[in-house]
Amino acid sequence: MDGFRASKALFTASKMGVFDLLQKSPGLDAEQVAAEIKASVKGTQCLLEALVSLGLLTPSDQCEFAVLYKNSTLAAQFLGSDSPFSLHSYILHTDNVVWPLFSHLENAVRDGTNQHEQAFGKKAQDLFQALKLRFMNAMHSIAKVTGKAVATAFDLSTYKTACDLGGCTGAIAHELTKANPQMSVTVFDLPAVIEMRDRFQPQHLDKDHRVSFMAGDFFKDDLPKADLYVLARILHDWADDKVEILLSKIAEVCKPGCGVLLSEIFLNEDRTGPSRGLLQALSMSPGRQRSAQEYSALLERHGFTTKHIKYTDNLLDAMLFLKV
Ligand SMILES: C[S@@+](CC[C@H](N)C(=O)[O-])C[C@H]1O[C@@H](n2cnc3c(N)ncnc32)[C@H](O)[C@@H]1O
Repeated sequence: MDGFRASKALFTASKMGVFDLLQKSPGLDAEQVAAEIKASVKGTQCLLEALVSLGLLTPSDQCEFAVLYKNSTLAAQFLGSDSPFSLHSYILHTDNVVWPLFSHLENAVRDGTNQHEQAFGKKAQDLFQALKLRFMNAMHSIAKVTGKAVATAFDLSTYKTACDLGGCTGAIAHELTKANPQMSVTVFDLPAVIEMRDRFQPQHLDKDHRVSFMAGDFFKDDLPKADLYVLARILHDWADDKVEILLSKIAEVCKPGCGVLLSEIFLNEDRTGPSRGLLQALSMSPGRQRSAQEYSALLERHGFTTKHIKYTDNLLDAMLFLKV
């Protein structure tokens, strides 16, 4: 029961700028924090104490009159908007979009469909259009946290060209080029996403321009030629007929020896976990969550063999397939 209170306390502190404030000015007391975030002292005090109990703030009692607060190591790494692996944008997305959807969970379970229209008065696709930049920021923050684990899960040194299908801001593409000096990556995504890409490009990381972008629809348009196709957080979102279309298109352009790098949360084969995959399924997208064996069966129907599986211990796992 406390899980939802803990989540909301974290979202609220992020939204009100508590972690950013304590990153900039560590060692403030509740009154000082309250003044900076423009909130009541009582409310701020309760929030700060709850965050300490969650391991997100560290109290220091060096001052004899009041407790002084600073970010814990965990918060410093993940919760400031400028933290190295900032999840700030993902937290805002979860609070603004996922939370309202989950407040309609009973209907979602009854109907087996997502509840975007009930929660926002808009279809999922229209909501994505309206919140495009926020959605991209959310995807980018997760991809930054997990991208290195995905890009380095396997030896990809034989692949010179890759195409990241639905590669969004290019965060995983940059990790792939960092880990593979021989590789160039084309990020293929919808025009509305590609036109916003400049906001996310780390210029210092791509001096030799090995990451490029192409706008298109992976269900309708020709796919760019590549030795390796990346599908990260794509297949779980789509109904089976769409997954079949996409995999057929990839199989068509892949020559023998070409690879597919798939990255998703892999369910245990007996579907008992991990809970982050099973809870994500409750969003009721048209797709579904699968185990590694289920992904193998899916790709094998399209002429791929399973080369490696890696449970990364990060947010996303990875599999490498080869076209035979
Ligand atoms: C869940 S996000 C995953 C982003 C990225 N692969 C990652 O793991 O960080 C799904 C991506 O697929 C893109 N997408 C959805 N439909 C698409 C289509 N028909 N053609 C190309 N890209 C599409 C979305 O714009 C979005 O960037």
